[in-house]
Amino acid sequence: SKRDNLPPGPGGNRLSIGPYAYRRFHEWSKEYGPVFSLKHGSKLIVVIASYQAAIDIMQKHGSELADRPRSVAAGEIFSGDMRTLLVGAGERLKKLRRALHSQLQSTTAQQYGSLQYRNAKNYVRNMLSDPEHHLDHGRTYAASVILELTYSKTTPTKYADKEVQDVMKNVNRMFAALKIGAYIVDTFPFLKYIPLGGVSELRRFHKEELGLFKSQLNSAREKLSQSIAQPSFATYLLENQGQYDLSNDELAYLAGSMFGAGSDTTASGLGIITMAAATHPEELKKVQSQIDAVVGRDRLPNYDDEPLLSRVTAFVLEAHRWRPIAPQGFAHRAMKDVIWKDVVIPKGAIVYGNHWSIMHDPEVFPEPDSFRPDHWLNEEGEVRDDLKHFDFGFGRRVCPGQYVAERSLFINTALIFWAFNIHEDPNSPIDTTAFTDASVVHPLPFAVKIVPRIKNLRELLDADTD
Ligand code: HEM
Repeated sequence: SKRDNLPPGPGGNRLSIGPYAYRRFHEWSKEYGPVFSLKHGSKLIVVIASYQAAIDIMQKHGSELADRPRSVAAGEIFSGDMRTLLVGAGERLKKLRRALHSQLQSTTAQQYGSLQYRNAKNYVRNMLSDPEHHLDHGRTYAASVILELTYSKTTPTKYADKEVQDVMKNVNRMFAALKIGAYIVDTFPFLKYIPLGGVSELRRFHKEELGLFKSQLNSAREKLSQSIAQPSFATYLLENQGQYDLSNDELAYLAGSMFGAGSDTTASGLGIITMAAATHPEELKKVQSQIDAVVGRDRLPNYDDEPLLSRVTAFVLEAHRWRPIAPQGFAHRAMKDVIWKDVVIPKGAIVYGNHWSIMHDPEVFPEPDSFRPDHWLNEEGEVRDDLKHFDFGFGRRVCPGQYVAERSLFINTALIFWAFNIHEDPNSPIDTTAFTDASVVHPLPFAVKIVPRIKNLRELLDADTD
């Protein structure tokens, strides 16, 4: 019977998993194995915690796991059930993902190359003039790229800008609402129809966020009507609204929520790369030797160099294996019973692919706590295509922005490693385990020394017209 064959687990009713759930899950996986379960209130959570189990379950059963658990507070009320990340499996999800895919898939992603490159050069300039605030510069890069890609905003963006802060306020509210136990309406969904207390607050937040997304979209719409709009995700959606059968509100949300999904994640990824470089000087040197051999020091690296800069790609992959950006992964929901070996993941279970455990699996990544970009290279020194990286999630819900994100991470890493040596400051050693506790984690502020290694760096940056 299903009940007899549930994955093993710690027992009891685990109403709270405590802080840093992905670390707790990792500890439990050592005790209960790569697929374990726990009771959480009236729900069952199943955690997938090894590389092979991730392939067997999260990938091979991707269509049965395409759903999300019901999220009344953050998904249905706060996001009006329109935020792709939280929408359950069904027709709406299909059309939202179809529209996202059309503009973000691997070949289309290349069209953003020049805007990513231009902004990556600004990242280098900011690191040069103000190395102390290196994490903020990553945030500025990520915010600028998303706003330009989504709304063709070309005026300089700073993370402190009101528009960015307004969007972030709502993103933070949404993630706070998603936290287990944040709103009682998640336990008693019928309260959704009684606009008191938390529910009326959530409705107010939704109105505010929708208003913000609509005003961002209106400026793109105005530019389009005056024929001065640069192509962007928003203008594409406005011109093809009928084809994707999107209501006005769905369209505003689809464009608006790109920022929450794509900006914070990319900024975190850049911060982790700086942390990994500063704490692994010998690995940084290996990448720089390859960059020197392929690019030299008289011109900037660019996307055309990518096939020969396998060590840049391997460094990025390893940085986010070592310190995943979304270490717990996002919750999926089983739409059918899924059988794995002798256990059943029953229909309705909440399923987490715990990115941290999957990418610290010693069977696949020996000595998983050490930082070894060579995991990702074959004997010819090329990037391995037989090894999967799971920080972008799984199956039908895999991150649709993955190609854009990978191109951002590649070009910034290539430019920064070409331009600078990055050292740990002996007076303030870096704690490589100090991260925020959230769905998307960020390194806590840390000091680094960023020293130019190219003589005429500023001139080369200014002379480069790509
Ligand atoms: C390094 C950067 C990024 C990381 C690590 C990341 C990671 C993720 C993860 C783990 C998921 C959930 C996958 C799952 O449920 O299994 C996701 C979903 C999503 N991501 Fe990303 N992401 C990144 C950048 C981006 C960018 C740049 C965009 C947009 C341009 C984007 C758009 C989205 C959207 C719309 C979803 C929701 C998809 C769904 O639920 O069906 N992401 N991302």
